[in-house]
Amino acid sequence: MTSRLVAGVDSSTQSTKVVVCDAETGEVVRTARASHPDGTSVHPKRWWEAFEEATADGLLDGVEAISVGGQQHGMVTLDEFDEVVRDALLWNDVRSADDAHELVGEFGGQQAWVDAVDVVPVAAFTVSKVRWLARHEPENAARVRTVVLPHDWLTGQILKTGGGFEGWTSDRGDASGTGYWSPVTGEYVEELQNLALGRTFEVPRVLGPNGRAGVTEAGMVVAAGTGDNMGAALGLGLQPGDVVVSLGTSGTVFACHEAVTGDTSGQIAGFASADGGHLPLMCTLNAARVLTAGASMLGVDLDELSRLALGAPIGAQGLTLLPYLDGERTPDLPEATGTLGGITRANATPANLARACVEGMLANLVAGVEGLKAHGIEAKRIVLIGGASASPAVQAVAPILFGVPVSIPAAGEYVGIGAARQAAWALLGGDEPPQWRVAYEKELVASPEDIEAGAAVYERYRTLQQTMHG
Ligand SMILES: Nc1ncnc2c1ncn2[C@@H]1O[C@H](COP(=O)(O)OP(=O)(O)O)[C@@H](O)[C@H]1O
Ligand SMILES: O=C(CO)[C@@H](O)[C@H](O)COP(=O)(O)O
Repeated sequence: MTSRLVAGVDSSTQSTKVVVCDAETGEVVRTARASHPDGTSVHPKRWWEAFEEATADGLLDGVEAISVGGQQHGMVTLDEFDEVVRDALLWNDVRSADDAHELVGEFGGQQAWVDAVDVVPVAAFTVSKVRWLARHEPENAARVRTVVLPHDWLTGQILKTGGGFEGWTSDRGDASGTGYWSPVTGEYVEELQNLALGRTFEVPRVLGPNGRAGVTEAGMVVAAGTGDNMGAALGLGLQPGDVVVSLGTSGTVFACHEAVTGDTSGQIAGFASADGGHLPLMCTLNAARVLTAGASMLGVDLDELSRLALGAPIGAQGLTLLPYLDGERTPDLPEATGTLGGITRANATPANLARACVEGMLANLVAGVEGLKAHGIEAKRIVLIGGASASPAVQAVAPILFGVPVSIPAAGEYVGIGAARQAAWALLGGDEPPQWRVAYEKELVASPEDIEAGAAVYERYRTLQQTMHG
């Protein structure tokens, strides 16, 4: 019997990846990728070009359904003809930091935001970017009819190109990252849209977890799609007690949860998941690129950085990196820069610097796991994904710093796989997505002594953070 094929797209910060899977089993049949330009603002057509490049040469032949997982929060502004008004501002663009702070105050503070949408906006969120546009580019703002997210725009583009476009759509997961959609009521909060732009604007229709955005003229079902982290959660088939740490351009820490978290500190964003539940999440601006920056400082490649880091002891002989190289989102320090603390003549070695990069990047995310635990979310094991999870040094340090077993799934693009699973759900129907098996490649466990030493590393990181940023 020939298998039915579905495709999942991961349009993330640095690249587009497409996976084609067997709809019943999830077995990956083919994959492709294409790069995005660097920068924190980009014209959406660059994502479309990357999608076309990745799907050239018949990658989608025989595919019956497709779904797009995309980088969260990016503001795509459209005029009355659905033309893009200006380059999209991406999640990692911090120019809207002051706008976020103003919005928090104007709406009555953190508690009021959490009550309305279960997030406290920072620069990353769409709502803050819309306010920035209103303040800084009033002519562009006046032309805006609709605001959509990267995955919404790509989903619409697939349908506009293939025939079958019936209006802009989104899903619960990605909509919850706008800052003007409530995961509690399942509705947009018009008051917050008004507050951001000074008037209301059109927003995509939010589809249910197995909803269809449309069907192309060739008969391909286009599923709702979702945010990239929500896609990964769907691709990994998480169990209670699993906390995901993703090391891509962003560092994220998240878990599936049944209820809203209501975190007024702003550390844990109360996002929705792609399957109808919730996905409390902490996000940092600095993850895989901390290692690239470290490698470039040392004049080595990523493999050598890893080898060097593995040659240094736990704690890098007292060298501590606060890795706020691109500013930081959590904690909310958009203007921050990195700090290398505790440097002495004795510890100033390439190996210690490499180790401090790995430890600093991971310590920043340990804070997220602690934040989830404070909301009653268990962390029995860490599921480590994203580009930098391939680094042997990261794999060695992670169980030491997180202090619980770390599982590495078999090499794969889990955002794309999750999107493909959502496509299969939209194709096959049913109350639940099809059961796909996830193969785990490694279970990494540290000794109690190493975990104790790791806790001391985290404490030193916290002390340096307090010293530098209060
Ligand atoms: N072996 C490795 N060691 C360290 N970093 C790596 C390794 N392989 C890939 N990366 C990094 O992973 C990042 C890409 O990860 P990815 O999860 O695809 O990011 P994104 O989804 O944000 O586009 C790049 O910054 C790349 O340098
Ligand atoms: O803003 C967030 C999460 O809230 C980021 O996680 C983006 O969704 C980008 O993801 P990557 O490109 O790093 O995967």
